[in-house]
Amino acid sequence: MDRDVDALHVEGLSIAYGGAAPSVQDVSLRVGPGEIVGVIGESGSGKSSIALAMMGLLPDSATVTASRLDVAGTDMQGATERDWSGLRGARASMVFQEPMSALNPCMRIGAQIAEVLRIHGVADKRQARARALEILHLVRMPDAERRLGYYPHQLSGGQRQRVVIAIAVAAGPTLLVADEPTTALDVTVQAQILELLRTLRDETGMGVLFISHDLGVIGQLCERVAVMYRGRIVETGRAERVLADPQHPYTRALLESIPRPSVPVRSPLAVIPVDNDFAEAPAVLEEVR
Ligand SMILES: Nc1ncnc2c1ncn2[C@@H]1O[C@H](COP(=O)(O)OP(=O)(O)OP(=O)(O)O)[C@@H](O)[C@H]1O
Repeated sequence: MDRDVDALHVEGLSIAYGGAAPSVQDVSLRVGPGEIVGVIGESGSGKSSIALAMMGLLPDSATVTASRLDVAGTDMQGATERDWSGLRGARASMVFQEPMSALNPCMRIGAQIAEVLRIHGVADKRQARARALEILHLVRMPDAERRLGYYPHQLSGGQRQRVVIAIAVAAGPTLLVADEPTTALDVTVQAQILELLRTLRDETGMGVLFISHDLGVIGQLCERVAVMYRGRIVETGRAERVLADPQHPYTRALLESIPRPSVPVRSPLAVIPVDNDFAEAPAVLEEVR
């Protein structure tokens, strides 16, 4: 991984599908090395389109224009599918919302991680199992050695997302794009996965572009945030500042739409250790309440 280059630097990004009006317009975003930047906005505001464009995964019907498109330190303007596939999974990788659909249901998870390691030349066949185990430890998989032999359906939702994250970080990417990675998980597990992403960022120095519709989640994880509304960034700044003192009416409306608890609640991140196993979840929840 290259820690000196920006994980992401795009300027003037616009995306239009099939000749329709642009779904994303004039978006500029920078993710420095080791930085976690959030993109927030309601459904249809263009967040996933940006995430997919950063991976070269938009359909052929999409037209992408930008005055700058540097992904993991590489200029991807005019990149071919071959260029993108050389980047994906190696220097830039992505985690989606639904872990089950990202995994092969018929393959043990150790073999899935080992396959990625071999494809990206990180480990040969002989080393792959040991390295897969190291990566499962890196993502704080409880009882990792045993779980190497599990199929995805034998894991909980949070454990599956840990495997997906393991596969995404296996080759040491400069950029990780996470598109609603915790939305499908319950709140306790969600906090554990957020903490894991932060720990991995600290340990590896990768930059993270974190997409969410949930301002609470963005506030817990991100250093900076860009607020999207109808395809445009309407506000951007340090997450603390944007949450405490929103300038744009849409950001204010987003903040007001967060349900306020009737009793003070401490951030779950403050009380849930990252390697917390699921047996402890009810006790931890009690503490959060
Ligand atoms: N493959 C596609 N073909 C045509 N239009 C698309 C396609 N993908 C997205 N769009 C349109 O682009 C706009 C932005 O969609 P996008 O999925 O990027 O938003 P989003 O903020 O990620 O929403 P969500 O949170 O619901 O995923 C929407 O109007 C959507 O209909």
